[in-house]
Amino acid sequence: MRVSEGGIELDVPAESTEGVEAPVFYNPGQELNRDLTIALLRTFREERESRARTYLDAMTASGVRGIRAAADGWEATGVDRDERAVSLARENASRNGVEESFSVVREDANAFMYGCGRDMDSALDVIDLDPYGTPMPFADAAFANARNLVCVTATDTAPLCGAHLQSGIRSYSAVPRNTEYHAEMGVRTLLSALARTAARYDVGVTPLCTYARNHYVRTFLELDHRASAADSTLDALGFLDHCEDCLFRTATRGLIADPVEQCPICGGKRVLTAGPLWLDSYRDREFVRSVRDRIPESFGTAERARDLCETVAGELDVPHHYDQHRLCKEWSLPANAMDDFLATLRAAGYEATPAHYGGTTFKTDADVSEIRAATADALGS
Ligand SMILES: C[S@@+](CC[C@H](N)C(=O)[O-])C[C@H]1O[C@@H](n2cnc3c(N)ncnc32)[C@H](O)[C@@H]1O
Repeated sequence: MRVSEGGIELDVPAESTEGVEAPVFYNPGQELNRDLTIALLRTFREERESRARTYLDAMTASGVRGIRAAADGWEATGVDRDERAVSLARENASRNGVEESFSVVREDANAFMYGCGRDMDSALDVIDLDPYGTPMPFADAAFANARNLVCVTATDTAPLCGAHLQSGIRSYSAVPRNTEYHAEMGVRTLLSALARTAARYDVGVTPLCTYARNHYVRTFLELDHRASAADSTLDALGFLDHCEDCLFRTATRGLIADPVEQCPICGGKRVLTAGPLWLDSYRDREFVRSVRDRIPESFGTAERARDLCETVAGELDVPHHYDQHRLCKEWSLPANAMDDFLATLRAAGYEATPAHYGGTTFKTDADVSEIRAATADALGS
């Protein structure tokens, strides 16, 4: 079956659009992820590191990411351990006339990354990890061998957000907790684990852009190869305490947990502690706006991708969010329009912005009792 996206044409298995397992993976639903990646790579090279030229699509499948990167001026390599994927990726490279700038290798991704890392002539400026499920089995090799940027997709959202607790603990060496801000819990669990992995190689990370959508988390981490940068990165870690009774939550920096035993708002004892989590910002506001400005109209997801960038860039830097409907249910009050709800909070002197996790999600510097006091009249109590 022939598909086109981002100006390239690909042959992909027909099963890809039929919701059944295909011999080679291609998910049309990830086009937004790939559109954003191409715009972000462009922005990175133009604004952050003009010397960046090589891009490793470490799990290439149909070759779609590597081919799109090659068509956009990168010296790209696609790796896959599956023979059928390698053949298809090569055919797709020829179809798009990028065989010179996109080579495809059949190898285990970790073996390939360590092989390149030992050969300074073929250093990897950008490494993109897009495996099935957790990316953690590939994170060490990526941080040990990437020069400028590591891009990561994680699709194991149930372990990441604490819904599958033991699996989350095993994969991420952290304790995620199942809250109503589950996608953000996943974002902060993933970033924490990646930052701690990078630190083992004396590499500090700065998240340039991170978002959660459609059952996956995506992040782009700029690297700083200094032990002091790794130390500073670890300062971003800490713990979140969350009251299951009144939905109060609070964040504490540091690598040693000091769990809150009793909720300071309602006195409840059902307080969950999650961590270590990434508590700093998960994006560079101005960088994300630059990415938005580089999404061409021709990209299939241009409008959605720009909207996502706008919301992610505009979010308040608070390490959790609220869901207006969840709060209203808790308070047995009817929900009003989000714009009005946020305006009421702002009028009461708090900061409040929409969050990208869903139409009823928002971030604010007010705590849960302050949100209730500020909005109760407007909600009709
Ligand atoms: C989710 S797909 C990649 C999708 C692709 N990046 C895209 O955007 O369409 C995962 C791919 O990783 C490959 N893979 C899984 N484990 C691998 C490993 N250890 N080394 C190399 N490739 C691997 C699989 O064969 C599969 O083709």
